[in-house]
Amino acid sequence: MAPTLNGEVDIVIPTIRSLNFLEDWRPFFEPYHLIIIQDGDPTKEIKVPEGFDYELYNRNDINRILGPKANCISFKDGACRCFGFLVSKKKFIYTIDDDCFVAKDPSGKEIDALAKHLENLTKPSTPYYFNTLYDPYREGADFVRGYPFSLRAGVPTAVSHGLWLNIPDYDAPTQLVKPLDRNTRYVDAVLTIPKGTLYPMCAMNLAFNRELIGAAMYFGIMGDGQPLGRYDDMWAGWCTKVVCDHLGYGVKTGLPYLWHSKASNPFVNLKKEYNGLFWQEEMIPFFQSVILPKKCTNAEECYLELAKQAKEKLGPVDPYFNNLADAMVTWIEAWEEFNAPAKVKNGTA
Ligand SMILES: O=c1ccn([C@@H]2O[C@H](COP(=O)(O)OP(=O)(O)O[C@H]3OC[C@H](O)[C@H](O)[C@H]3O)[C@@H](O)[C@H]2O)c(=O)[nH]1
Ligand SMILES: [Mn+2]
Repeated sequence: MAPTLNGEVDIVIPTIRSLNFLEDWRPFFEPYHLIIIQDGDPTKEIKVPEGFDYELYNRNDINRILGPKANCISFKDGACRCFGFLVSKKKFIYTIDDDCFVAKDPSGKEIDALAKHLENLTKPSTPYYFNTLYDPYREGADFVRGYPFSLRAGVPTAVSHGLWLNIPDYDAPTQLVKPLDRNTRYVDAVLTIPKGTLYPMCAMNLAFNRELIGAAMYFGIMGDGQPLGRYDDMWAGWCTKVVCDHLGYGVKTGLPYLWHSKASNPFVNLKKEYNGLFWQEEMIPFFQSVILPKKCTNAEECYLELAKQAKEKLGPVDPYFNNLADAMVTWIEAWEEFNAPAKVKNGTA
């Protein structure tokens, strides 16, 4: 299928392993630009398969480019991927893990996950009233009887959350008790997550409209030197959903699927996510209670307000949240540095 929107998309890949998985995606990814974030030892050489158009950043690059602000980008955690969101100039971002491969649909056809995400992002969402026939904008479907016409235009879609066949995205305790679980169920549906409902966003197969919600898609300070890991995407998912609800944007989940091949070590994962397993019982009620003021009219303003409230409400849970809230502010400072409209000087931009 001819690539669409390929001038408006960056594919962001965090890697601490290898990029050989790109061979599997070549038919779908080759027309697009890749932003590769090399985590871990910057002296290690990561080979990018021939023929891909890419930029690659290691930790030395991040430190050089951001200076003191680099402390808001995680080290030794997939959360480092958000540096790619920061430096991109494109409208759409697709982020994928290096152990994810092309899946097949029930008919045996290879799934072009990126194309489906772009379709999700360029069609409206319906967060205010649930359509029981799922995605009403899909070929062969529509709004069902009783669906108000005043709501059928829908709202702009900011996030498209894809799923995974084979290794499911379980937390460590679940992975430990159910090591043989494999997701074999292909559900042929895309759902808008209703306004006011949070969800556990996984970054393995995720796309978003960077112009609408990029400033809130920050993956926090996780991994090396931090008391938390593997909650990078969860934090970003809760923040972006609250911001989307406030700004009137939609979040979709479901198709497309990809094939997740590698189960990370559950014991290592348990160490990383241990605090998150009980802090989430505080974090989620916090996000459920967040009210953003009307004066917040874009993702940056919403995000700074969220940082303020997170410090007030979650700081007492653990000092980590004070540091996280500060890092959220640093992220916005970096975001504005990279994304502020060109300063107009004596009449010229
Ligand atoms: O220190 C690290 C560890 C990993 N990466 C890169 O991040 C991607 C995810 O790594 P992995 O496949 O080992 O994680 P999973 O246990 O499968 O699940 C995660 O998937 C991503 C989510 O954001 C969340 O962290 C988990 O659900 C992969 O590309 C690694 O190379 C890294 O850069 N640094
Ligand atoms: Mn994985």
